[in-house]
Amino acid sequence: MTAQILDGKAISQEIVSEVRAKVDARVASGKRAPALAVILVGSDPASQVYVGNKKRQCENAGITSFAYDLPADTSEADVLKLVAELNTRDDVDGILVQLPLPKHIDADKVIELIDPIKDVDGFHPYNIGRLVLKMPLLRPCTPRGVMTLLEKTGIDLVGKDAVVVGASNIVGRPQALELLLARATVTVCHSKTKDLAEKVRGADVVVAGVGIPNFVKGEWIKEGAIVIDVGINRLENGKLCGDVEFDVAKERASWITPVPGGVGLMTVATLMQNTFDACVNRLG
Ligand SMILES: Nc1nc(=O)c2c([nH]1)NC[C@@H]1CN(c3ccc(C(=O)N[C@@H](CCC(=O)O)C(=O)O)cc3)C=[N+]21
Ligand SMILES: [Mg+2]
Repeated sequence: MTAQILDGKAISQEIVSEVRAKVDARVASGKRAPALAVILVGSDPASQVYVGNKKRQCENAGITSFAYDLPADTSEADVLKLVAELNTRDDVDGILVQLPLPKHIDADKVIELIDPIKDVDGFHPYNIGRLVLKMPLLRPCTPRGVMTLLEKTGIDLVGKDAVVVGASNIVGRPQALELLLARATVTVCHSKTKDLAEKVRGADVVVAGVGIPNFVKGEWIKEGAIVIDVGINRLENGKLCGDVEFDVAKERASWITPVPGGVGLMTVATLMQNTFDACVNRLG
């Protein structure tokens, strides 16, 4: 079987257009547009690309963006002070602190200071707790984006065996919770998992988010499985590749996400949805 492509480019554009229509209706009714504050500390090249994509999609969605580009040696205290100020500002609906932060800043401390109602990344323990308890408020963008990609493509997850490879706070764990919410049967694998190949071989749905190029071998993929690749790895030749051995996997899967053009674009589109939702949650 040769897989069909899960088209993150087309579906992310559709999502941003839907947000745009809602923003336009909101503004037409006399309310202000949603507003997102994006904090970037330092000049990591990958972070600059991602933040650039976020600002561009804000423009497409009609969302106001406030950029805080801070030098790499900004103190933790100054970042905390900025977050505290943005928490109190009525003209800011969403606060995003781009990760990774420089080592001298405790990211958990920064995330925990963000007002949960403005936590458009969905990383605050309050929002993760809501997701655990099946009553999500703001949901982490990458896992929510994966669910949207599947929904919009018409793929039903009820009763499917899903294997998540990677157990990070921003991808694997919340992805497992999202899949469980969609009533899949979920296995979360990590660096100490025994017989990873066997676990993946049994999966109807595989989500890979480990950050190692070609970590999931194509021959592990069950015939007809759905393969979601969250990895974005830059090779020495400058090309991007995912965590899944795409060329082999695509000959076995029924559906597969490309890198680039897959989940990464959905992450940014979902941030627009979350910012709109945060605005409505705060102001109606
Ligand atoms: N607080 C925080 N929230 C995040 O959501 C967050 C973060 N920190 N740190 C890093 C990861 C990664 N991430 C991506 C965003 C856009 C693309 C994206 O646009 N990808 C394009 C290509 C990008 C390129 O050309 O490099 C694609 O896959 O087609 C990918 C990955 C957001 N993240
Ligand atoms: Mg991608």
